[in-house]
Amino acid sequence: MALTVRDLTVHYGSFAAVRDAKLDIADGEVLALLGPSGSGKSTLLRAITGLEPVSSGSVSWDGADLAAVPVHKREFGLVFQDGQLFPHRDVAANIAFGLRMHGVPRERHAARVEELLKLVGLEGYERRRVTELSGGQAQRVALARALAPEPRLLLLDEPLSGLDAGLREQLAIDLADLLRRSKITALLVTHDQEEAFTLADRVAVLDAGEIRQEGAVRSVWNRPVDDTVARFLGVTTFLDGTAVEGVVRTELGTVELEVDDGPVRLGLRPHGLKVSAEGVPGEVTAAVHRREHLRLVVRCGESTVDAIAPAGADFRAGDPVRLEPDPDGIAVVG
Ligand SMILES: Nc1ncnc2c1ncn2[C@@H]1O[C@H](COP(=O)(O)OP(=O)(O)OP(=O)(O)O)[C@@H](O)[C@H]1O
Repeated sequence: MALTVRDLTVHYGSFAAVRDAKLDIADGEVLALLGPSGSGKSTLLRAITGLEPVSSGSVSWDGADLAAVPVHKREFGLVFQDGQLFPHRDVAANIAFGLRMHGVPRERHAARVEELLKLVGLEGYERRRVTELSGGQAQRVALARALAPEPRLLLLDEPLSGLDAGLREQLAIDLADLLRRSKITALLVTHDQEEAFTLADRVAVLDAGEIRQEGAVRSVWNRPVDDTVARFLGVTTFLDGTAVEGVVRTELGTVELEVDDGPVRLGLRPHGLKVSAEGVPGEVTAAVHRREHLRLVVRCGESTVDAIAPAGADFRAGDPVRLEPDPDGIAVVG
């Protein structure tokens, strides 16, 4: 295991911002720390870098305890939300800064800077002033600077959250590609599920200072351990049902899922219920147009549920509607 975190607790005064955290990151793996605002993600990342003193527990690399190793000797690269570039230096000087700090001879700087700019898609930007870069370009430079000394672990704290939505999506895809190509071991902090799922192999979900669940991206997405984690992962409706030979019966219809026979708790994301002529009847209470579909709130008997209809559909409050479960939007909780 490359990075191992055990029983890590961090206090601010008497308040435990992180409690008994346990994490493992294998060589070449990307782990996302996912959690709501204030859940302790940045604190845990800072404790791993050595920037935040720990109250108890350990951080090790390849089995060697890092407690006595200062921040700049951990060979970790850091990228923060706002990049924190040096404004009075050009792009090349910003990237070369990391090389100087690690004693790379000056004559090798230009070639390495060129190689890194190519890697982050900014060829030819060497002499550009960093104050003349867009937000996305500045984050690419920050990434190149962090990668310059070939860190053994790259730590990214909300690297895309300062960018607007479209750019953010594109940069997430580019970054995922870059991380895979360079086979770097990385820890990413984000509160954005999409970003975690685009970038990471595994996720750890943090809530109120505790890691609630950790595992492969898909398994956490499909099998959240409890309602809190499920809600954080986009589940809006919970539905209890009974499974018999892979078919789950609920009051909103039946759905095929790979589960053991017996009682089962389903967590439905909005697209877990869709409009269908054969479905369970209900009444639309609200309809909101989204880019790819029409989002509905529907009263079905005693429950109010979220559902979706195709983008071209025309539903208004008061309209009758029929809904059917869609396994793609359904998680098994617990
Ligand atoms: N320097 C500090 N002194 C006291 N309390 C702090 C300090 N830094 C963070 N906290 C508190 O510790 C908790 C965890 O904060 P942290 O920044 O780690 O959360 P986060 O999950 O990264 O949140 P966000 O997504 O909003 O950045 C919060 O309740 C926060 O108010």
